[in-house]
Amino acid sequence: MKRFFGPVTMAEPKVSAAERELFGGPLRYDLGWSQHEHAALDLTMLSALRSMPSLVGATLRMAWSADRRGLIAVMISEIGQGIAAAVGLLAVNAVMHALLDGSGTPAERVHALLPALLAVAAVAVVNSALAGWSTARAGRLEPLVERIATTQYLAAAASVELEAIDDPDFRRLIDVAQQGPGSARRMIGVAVAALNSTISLVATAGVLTVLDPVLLPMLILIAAPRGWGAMRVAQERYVSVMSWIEHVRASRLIGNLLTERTAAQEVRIHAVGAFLLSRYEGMARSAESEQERLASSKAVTEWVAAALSGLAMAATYGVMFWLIMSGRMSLAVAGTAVIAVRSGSAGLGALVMNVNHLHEESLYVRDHGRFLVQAARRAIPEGGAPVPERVGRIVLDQVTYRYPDRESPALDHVSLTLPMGSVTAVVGENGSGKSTLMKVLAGLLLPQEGVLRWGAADVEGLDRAQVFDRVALLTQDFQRWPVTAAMNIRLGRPARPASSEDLRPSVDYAGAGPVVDKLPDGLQSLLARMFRGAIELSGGEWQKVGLARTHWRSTTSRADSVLIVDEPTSALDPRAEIEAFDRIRRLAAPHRAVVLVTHRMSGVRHADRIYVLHRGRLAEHGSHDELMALRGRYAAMFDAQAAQYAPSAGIPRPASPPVTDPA
Ligand SMILES: Nc1ncnc2c1ncn2[C@@H]1O[C@H](COP(=O)(O)OP(=O)(O)OP(=O)(O)O)[C@@H](O)[C@H]1O
Repeated sequence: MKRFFGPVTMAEPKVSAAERELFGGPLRYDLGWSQHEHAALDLTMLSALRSMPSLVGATLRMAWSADRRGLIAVMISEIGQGIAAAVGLLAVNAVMHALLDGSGTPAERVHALLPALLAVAAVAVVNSALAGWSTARAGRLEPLVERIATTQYLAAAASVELEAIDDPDFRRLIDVAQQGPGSARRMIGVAVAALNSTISLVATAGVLTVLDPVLLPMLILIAAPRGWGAMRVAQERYVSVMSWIEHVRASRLIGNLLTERTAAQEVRIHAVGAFLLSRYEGMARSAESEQERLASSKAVTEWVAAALSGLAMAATYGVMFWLIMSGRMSLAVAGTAVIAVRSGSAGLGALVMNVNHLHEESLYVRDHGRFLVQAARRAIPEGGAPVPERVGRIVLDQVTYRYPDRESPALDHVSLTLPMGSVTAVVGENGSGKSTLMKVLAGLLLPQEGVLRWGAADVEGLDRAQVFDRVALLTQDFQRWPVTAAMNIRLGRPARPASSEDLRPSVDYAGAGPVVDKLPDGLQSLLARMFRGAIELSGGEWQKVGLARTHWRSTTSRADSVLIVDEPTSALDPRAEIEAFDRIRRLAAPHRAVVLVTHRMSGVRHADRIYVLHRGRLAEHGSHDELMALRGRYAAMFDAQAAQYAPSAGIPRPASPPVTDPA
């Protein structure tokens, strides 16, 4: 009994052998969907009904703003169908009376039957016309709602602070909310179906009550087991999805690794392909066994529901027989009642199913709403004081920044000054906080302690859009946009139109001329391997395009600004690197401060000021000569690199004895 009527519980997620081997256990990372673990247990008719109005309301509001007339048309046609169902039943009742109770010659009876028959036919025609109208308008509404929800989602995701993007909890919410627009779209269809079944049910119930009040509870008795069955199946499916979602994601991840371009070389050389494929198959087999279990469970549940419903139906016919025998119900009314009971029970079953669907979809629409609220809370504020045209310098004063999931700060009370017209270099070992410092300087991360000032103004009070407008950023992993070469450069300042001639100085500046000349359509060539006919550039060639973009951005503004370059030359050959550093230095102008982060010490020696970071703190600062004289960290780093290139160094020798081959 408990198997059918006890609560559907969430089993411990099954972990396949492959999952344990590859991931060290169940994948519990960044799984947005597991947010619903508890919601699954909440999937009861009552809770569904309680939360429904607000969630359906949110979707209908979207539909209202998308296509008011369409929504009204759908409502009218659905209500019309409900009324048509009631009128149809009454017409059927009239037909039954004419057939069974009528007296007179057959010709007279057919004559009496005719108006009712015509009414039944007319109602059927009106009903199908209304259904068609509703389908057409709802079909238009659905993509509109999905588009609005998707646009809301994308706009919100693009407008939040970078800190939110770095926050794993928020990232999870971004993932989950992605399901929202599709669910909102489906919700329109399901809401229309639910409205339809509600109205026709009310109409049928009304007609049944008029025929004989005792038939109404009988109708509920027939439909209840079917409703229970539908709900039970939905619950089981939902709980299964929640239990298995991590497994499914893991196997999808393995599948993707086999097709990804970045993994293609190791997949072949290390024979990772066959290894991962066998794990993928193992995981797929476990998932199939769960599908099989679910299908058998569904079959049994539906069989039990149908049997209970059949019993209730038999009881209803028994009651009707008794009513006819005792003379309390005419044969004509009984005939109509049979039809009404059948359509009513089907309608009630459909309603329960639709409400269930609505509930399932609403879980994802709710996440979408939750994401929009949180994104609005974490959005980069709009407005603020204008950034003065001339600021003279940018100052970082005792700035501390800690990433959301980290204990120790990535930047710890760091102070530095960037005068306009100067070149500042930041060096330090891996993980010392250089990139974080650049993000703070760019206004992407706000200091948690201390201040960042543009001139005399604290950046927190300034219009951030204007701050961003004054920043040019070139990082090692700068965006390789899947568009033409010209657009790749123009996207440095997309609002400004530019012809190929306008972009030529930036191409020449970056030394990208030979790269562009080699392309089949010059600057108009598509740089995206995923499209047919597109070209893929090498890492170093891409860096030249990135440098051209930065030049385009920097030279299209005359206000005081900062140019931030983070490891811009890692993929360049030694000659190109020397030229690139030279070019970057030349970008320092009276209205521009240049900040350079690099591990190549040769690139920093000509900087006006050098800051050395160590574990998030400022360890040393000064000019190259001052820091060399100090004989501290900078001098050690510089000497270590210089020694590698000294003519006497020859080929570097291993510092420790070579590892002996165990074989
Ligand atoms: N998005 C992030 N979320 C959490 N921690 C981060 C994030 N980015 C960086 N960190 C941590 O902050 C510290 C400083 O990292 P940062 O990238 O600023 O160093 P870096 O000096 O630029 O390193 P590298 O020379 O290797 O590029 C590191 O301990 C790193 O693990």
